[in-house]
Amino acid sequence: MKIGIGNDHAAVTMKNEIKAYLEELGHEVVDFGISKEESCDYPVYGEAVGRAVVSGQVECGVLICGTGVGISIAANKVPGVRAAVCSDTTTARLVKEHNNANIIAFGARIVGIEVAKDIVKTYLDAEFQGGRHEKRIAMIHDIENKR
Ligand SMILES: O=C(CO)[C@H](O)[C@H](O)COP(=O)(O)O
Repeated sequence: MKIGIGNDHAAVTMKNEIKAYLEELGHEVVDFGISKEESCDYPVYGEAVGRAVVSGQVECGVLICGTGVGISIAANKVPGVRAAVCSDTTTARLVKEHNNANIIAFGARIVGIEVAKDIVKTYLDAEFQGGRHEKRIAMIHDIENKR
């Protein structure tokens, strides 16, 4: 798959490790994040990956900041994005199966690298279940159209 990755200064090391892991798994990774640990603003990177996913430049996204929360909130402001923060593999599986999340996020200050790798792998391996979940996702995107 072609995967977009983004991060702020809190997640440079984890981004590099996750990027290498994804490449080991055979994925192509487009890096929209920062490579230096100097302070920066996570909304920039959340938006960049969100737009890349929605435009089809990449098939899905991985976002990492200190908690995973701010960068996913930013991405979720891009219409069409469904970014989900995960700290465990059960959530990582369910956000694909039920929510068809197109971006997975986590916190470099919250989870360790092995858990982060498991989260990403679980998310990528899971499949959207469709069915009753289709309508609910359509309802979420209807909210965007009410703006
Ligand atoms: O987790 C984050 C957003 O949700 C950021 O990584 C965090 O807020 C950055 O904090 P600081 O500027 O103190 O390093």
